[in-house]
Amino acid sequence: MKHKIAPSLLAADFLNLQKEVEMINNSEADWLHMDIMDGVFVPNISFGFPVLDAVKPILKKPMDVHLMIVEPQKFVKEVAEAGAYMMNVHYEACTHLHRTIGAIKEAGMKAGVTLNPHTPISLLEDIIQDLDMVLLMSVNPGFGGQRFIEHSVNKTARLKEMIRAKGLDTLIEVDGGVNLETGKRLLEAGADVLVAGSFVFSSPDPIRTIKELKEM
Ligand SMILES: O=C(CO)[C@H](O)[C@H](O)COP(=O)(O)O
Repeated sequence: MKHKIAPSLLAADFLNLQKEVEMINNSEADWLHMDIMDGVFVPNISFGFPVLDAVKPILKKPMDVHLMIVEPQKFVKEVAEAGAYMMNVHYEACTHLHRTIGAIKEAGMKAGVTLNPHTPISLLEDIIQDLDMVLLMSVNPGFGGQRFIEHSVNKTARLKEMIRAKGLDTLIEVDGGVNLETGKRLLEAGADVLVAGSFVFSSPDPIRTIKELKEM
């Protein structure tokens, strides 16, 4: 399967959100990644459901929503109503992860679990069979434009091996510090979806940058 590229709206120009979403529509991006932060689970606040609702009618690509919030199970309905294709919750934020995954699927969405850089993949041993995707954070979540954590390449390869050994087809998405150099190594390690924020939106020609990420 050809890898997917999911530009992260966190790095977009919020004063020109419509223009940025139209750029995504006209690009080779596969998904639009949307980061919701609460200032509690992560030390930053981004945007909330009203922004997802505003983007929904103009976006022509699947919405990949990453909740960096405590108690994400409280917001399954809101994320589904915003039209999300994929809802990612943090392993570290869910006491009853199995129940939350069930609720996400019942609401008609694909279910993803996100791991912080320090969280071992071995903790997924008894839940991975229920997941559509695992999102590995390759920076500490909360901010765009951070330095890529090298260990993420090895972590991606080990997760790929776990998925293969179990005969599953779970996707691996990696998010944080992705550019052409780190992205290439992540793809070689087995990543299926790459999230890129500042590398796309700070580039002089985002459509071309997305194309370059697709053609890696
Ligand atoms: O989840 C995120 C931050 O928590 C962002 O999606 C991620 O950091 C992407 O930004 P960049 O590509 O600039 O590193």
